[in-house]
Amino acid sequence: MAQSKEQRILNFVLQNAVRGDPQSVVDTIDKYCSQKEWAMNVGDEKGLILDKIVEETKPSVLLELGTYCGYSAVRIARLLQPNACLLTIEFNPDYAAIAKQMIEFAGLQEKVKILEGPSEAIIPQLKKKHEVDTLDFVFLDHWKERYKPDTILLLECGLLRKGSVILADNVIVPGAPEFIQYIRNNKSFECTNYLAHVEYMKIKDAMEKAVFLG
Ligand SMILES: Cc1ncnc2c1ncn2[C@@H]1O[C@H](/C=C/CNC(=O)c2cc(-c3ccc(F)cc3)cc(O)c2O)[C@@H](O)[C@H]1O
Ligand SMILES: [Mg+2]
Repeated sequence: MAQSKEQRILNFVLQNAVRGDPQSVVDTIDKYCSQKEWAMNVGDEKGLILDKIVEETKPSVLLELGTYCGYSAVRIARLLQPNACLLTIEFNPDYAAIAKQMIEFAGLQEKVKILEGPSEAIIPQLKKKHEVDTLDFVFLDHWKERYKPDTILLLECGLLRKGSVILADNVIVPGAPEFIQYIRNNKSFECTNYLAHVEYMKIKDAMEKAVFLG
């Protein structure tokens, strides 16, 4: 059975990164995906914007939608306080298996929990099944047309509190126009746009931060 691109990325990390060193895992994925095979990780340029917003938010309970190979889960979790926890939702079992190994190699399995399944099914379970009260930080990086419905679902499930931060990747390319229209016209959110480029490319992209005002 031919190896998938995602398996090749994981193998490159297992062979070239330093076990237990999240920064080396992040740098090794960026090296592979900028020099050998492009992949839809948030990447180094947008990753620095993600880092800054996570550091200034100082979150304890975080949610990511769209784990993929685990690049942003490792990137986020490497910055978290000891008792902080990142829940990350992924519905593709092959990607979830790769991300699990990526996160374990980075030594971050105590801080990251992969929840397998579609976001619309898992979000309503977060309070009762995963003991979440409210979320301090949400990173949207899954199918772009799901950004708006899943944000509304988070609100309906009472998972956002005054000051909760939502950060969305790719609001220019591939784009999330319905989400942007919704969030920028919703007075309960204060939005900020961060211009950057598509990971490993020269094409313009941006991230949008939306702070819930309660
Ligand atoms: C409802 C539901 N529930 C659970 N998991 C879900 C889910 N919906 C999707 N997933 C999961 O999340 C990831 C999907 C990510 C989608 N991301 C992108 O499409 C993407 C594309 C580009 C891109 C840019 C320029 C190009 F020319 C081509 C592509 C860049 C990016 O940064 C992207 O994020 C993937 O792991 C998928 O299984
Ligand atoms: Mg993305």
